[in-house]
Amino acid sequence: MIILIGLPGSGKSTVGRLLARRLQLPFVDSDLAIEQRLGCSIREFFEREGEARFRDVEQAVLDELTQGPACVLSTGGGAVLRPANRQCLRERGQVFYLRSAPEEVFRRVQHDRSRPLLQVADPLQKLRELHAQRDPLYRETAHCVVETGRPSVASLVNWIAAKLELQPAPLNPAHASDASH
Ligand SMILES: Nc1ncnc2c1ncn2[C@@H]1O[C@H](COP(=O)(O)OP(=O)(O)O)[C@@H](O)[C@H]1O
Ligand SMILES: O=C(O)C1=C[C@@H](OP(=O)(O)O)[C@@H](O)[C@H](O)C1
Repeated sequence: MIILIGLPGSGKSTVGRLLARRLQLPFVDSDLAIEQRLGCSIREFFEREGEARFRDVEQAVLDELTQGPACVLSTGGGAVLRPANRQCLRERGQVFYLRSAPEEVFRRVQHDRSRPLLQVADPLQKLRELHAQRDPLYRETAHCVVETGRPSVASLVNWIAAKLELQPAPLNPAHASDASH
């Protein structure tokens, strides 16, 4: 199981879809699986039921998906918030953290209205806060940190595929290694 984590807009679904095609594995987007379970959009559910209820559903879905058939799994940006999720992702998959500066992510998602946490007066400030809070959690969960600043999506896919070819077994479980391009 290949698992991608990172801030909203870090490229988890875009890179994940192409990586899955390259590796001839199914692609699974946990946000879509959650929406299927909810029967409505994540944004609607957030507004109606609040974040804590969303996190309960997210935890249950991640627990199931990570025990399912091998795939490339793209997670939601907040998947690392709960310790139980961090443990389950790290133990059950090879986890890549797509690291992006908040400013880059902001450029990519500023017109996207589907991300509930970013529908605030100052989304860039919100992304900076999310990055400060979550970067240590992403690093703790990941086996490998991938810098996504300059490279194209295609070169990120090539790079991850090459890394997996070199280390097909679980990547060094003790320490996340940094990769810079
Ligand atoms: N490395 C990259 N370079 C440039 N644009 C990117 C890159 N990765 C993702 N994008 C763009 O950023 C936007 C958000 O990517 P997405 O895959 O939806 O992120 P996530 O799944 O992590 O929320 C998309 O429009 C995507 O095409
Ligand atoms: O960062 C977050 O807490 C969230 C990110 C979203 O996923 P993306 O990272 O795919 O936007 C989605 O799971 C939900 O809106 C919460």
